[in-house]
Amino acid sequence: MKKSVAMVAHDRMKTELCEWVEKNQEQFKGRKIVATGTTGKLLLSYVPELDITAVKSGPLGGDQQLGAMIAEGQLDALFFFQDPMTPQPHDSDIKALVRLATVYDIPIACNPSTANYMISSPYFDHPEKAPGGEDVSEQFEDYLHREIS
Ligand SMILES: O=C(CO)COP(=O)(O)O
Repeated sequence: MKKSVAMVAHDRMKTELCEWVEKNQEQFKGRKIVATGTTGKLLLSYVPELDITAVKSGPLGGDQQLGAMIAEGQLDALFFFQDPMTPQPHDSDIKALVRLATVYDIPIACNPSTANYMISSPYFDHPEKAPGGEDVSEQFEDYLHREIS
């Protein structure tokens, strides 16, 4: 069962992400891709036949839009090609996005080699068969029922 994925790239990684998606486009056919604004627009110029929706640009709220979609169970994987050498003005938004992907136990690829592992996995086409990924709210029972004094 193919589902939806999020794609984001920092400026110095955008070309690398676009070339990677172009090279691996077969893996993304029939899948909905939701990307931050600038990444999404550039991706569309490389692979116009893919189903790509661009939300707002990352620093203008796009990372948070993707985070909200993850919290609502609308995205199954996050491909976020990061530039580790350049400070980002919206660092808190980036951390929030990666944190929510962690909370909701969706796979995250922050670099191309992890992205290659992810799309090579049999679970990429069948996330429902992957271990984990259940309703994570059970994991947070203690938190949800904590005592507030
Ligand atoms: O900054 C980003 C993610 O943190 C990416 O946003 P853009 O795709 O709009 O450049």
